[in-house]
Amino acid sequence: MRDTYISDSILYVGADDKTLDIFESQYPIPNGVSYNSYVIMDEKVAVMDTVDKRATDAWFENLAKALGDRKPDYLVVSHMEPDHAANIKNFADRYPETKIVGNAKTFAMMDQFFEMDLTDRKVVVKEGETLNLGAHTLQFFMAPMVHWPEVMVAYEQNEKILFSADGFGKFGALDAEEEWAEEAARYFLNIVGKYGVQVQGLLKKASGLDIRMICPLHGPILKENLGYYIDKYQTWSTYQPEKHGVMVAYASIHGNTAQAAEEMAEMLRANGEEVEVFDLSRTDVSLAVRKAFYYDRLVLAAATYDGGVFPCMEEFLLHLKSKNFQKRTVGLIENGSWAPLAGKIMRGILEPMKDVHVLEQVVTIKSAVHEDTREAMKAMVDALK
Ligand SMILES: Cc1cc2nc3c(=O)[nH]c(=O)nc-3n(C[C@H](O)[C@H](O)[C@H](O)COP(=O)(O)O)c2cc1C
Repeated sequence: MRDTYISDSILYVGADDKTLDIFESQYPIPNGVSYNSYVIMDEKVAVMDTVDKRATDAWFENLAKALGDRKPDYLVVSHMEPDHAANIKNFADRYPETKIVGNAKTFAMMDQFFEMDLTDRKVVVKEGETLNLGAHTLQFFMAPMVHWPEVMVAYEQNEKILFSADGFGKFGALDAEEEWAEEAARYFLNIVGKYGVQVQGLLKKASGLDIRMICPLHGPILKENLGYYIDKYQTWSTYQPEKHGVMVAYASIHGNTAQAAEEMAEMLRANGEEVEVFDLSRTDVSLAVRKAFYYDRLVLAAATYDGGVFPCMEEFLLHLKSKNFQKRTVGLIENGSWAPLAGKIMRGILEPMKDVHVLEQVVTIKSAVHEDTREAMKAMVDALK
């Protein structure tokens, strides 16, 4: 449901994008994405971030409507990622009186993206500093490497609103009828997930503020139950599982490894486990990553391929590695018709990960599932308990 009302003096001017297929050239977004931007109307007028170049016209139109006969005094730049910063130069050209607010790192990066002369137009802010707009005052908190080096969030002291940059963002246009947590998790774990420690630092700063509303740069404005969202961020940024259960993920060429994975899932279910099975050839890797973080245990089943592991499994594991995957138990099933190697290769990628416990026993299939395979899988079900 689209609900963009914030208050009479803080207005939403962002735009939905429902035609982009993959966000950041990587993540499918079946329900689109929103590029959020806000205007604070006071004695001084502040615009909070621009939008992606795909939404330039809609944004300028929304902005003009919100401003009426006023002109913006400030553009606050939370970070320089192009899905929010693409229009800084367009904005600066259109409103030549406006000052641009950022930190020292923001401006260093701005020079890399744009050729423009901001002499006398820069307002450089530091940790904890404020910008008074009249009744409203913005206070800035640095959030380095959440997930770019120059990221900062802004807390509006009067209405107690946190402008959280990409924090608390979600895939999906604003009218997408879907649960917040799933698409917010897929967004967070894939885009920000590597930087759990830095997110923890930001959450610590936020815990000292009385926050009534969160205005992120993607997805819905969060107005109620803020503890729920903050708890989710606490869980995700500390890499804690959300569910006692098993993700079974397989990479199979001709179906025998898939059969083993399905039988393994049935055995686990018969043992009272909650299980979800994913065919990695047909599951987007960003969803697979999200699910791997959701459960506390994984069973990975893969065919050997050209002396290696079937590519979709390797891709999945390398994604997990780059997202700082940790604190899970993993059982391995390998398949190969002459020299099964998939288990060794999967173990080699998984074992260096922090607190990832790979079961010593490996279920080895030589082409097709037989009784001995089932016996070995039964033993693995016990070991996974
Ligand atoms: C292109 C290709 C390359 C393969 N490379 C290997 C290999 O290096 N070592 C091996 O033991 N088996 C190899 N295999 C055989 C498969 O791993 C084996 O048949 C396995 O049972 C396939 O499981 P699946 O039915 O789940 O696809 C290869 C199969 C194909 C099609």
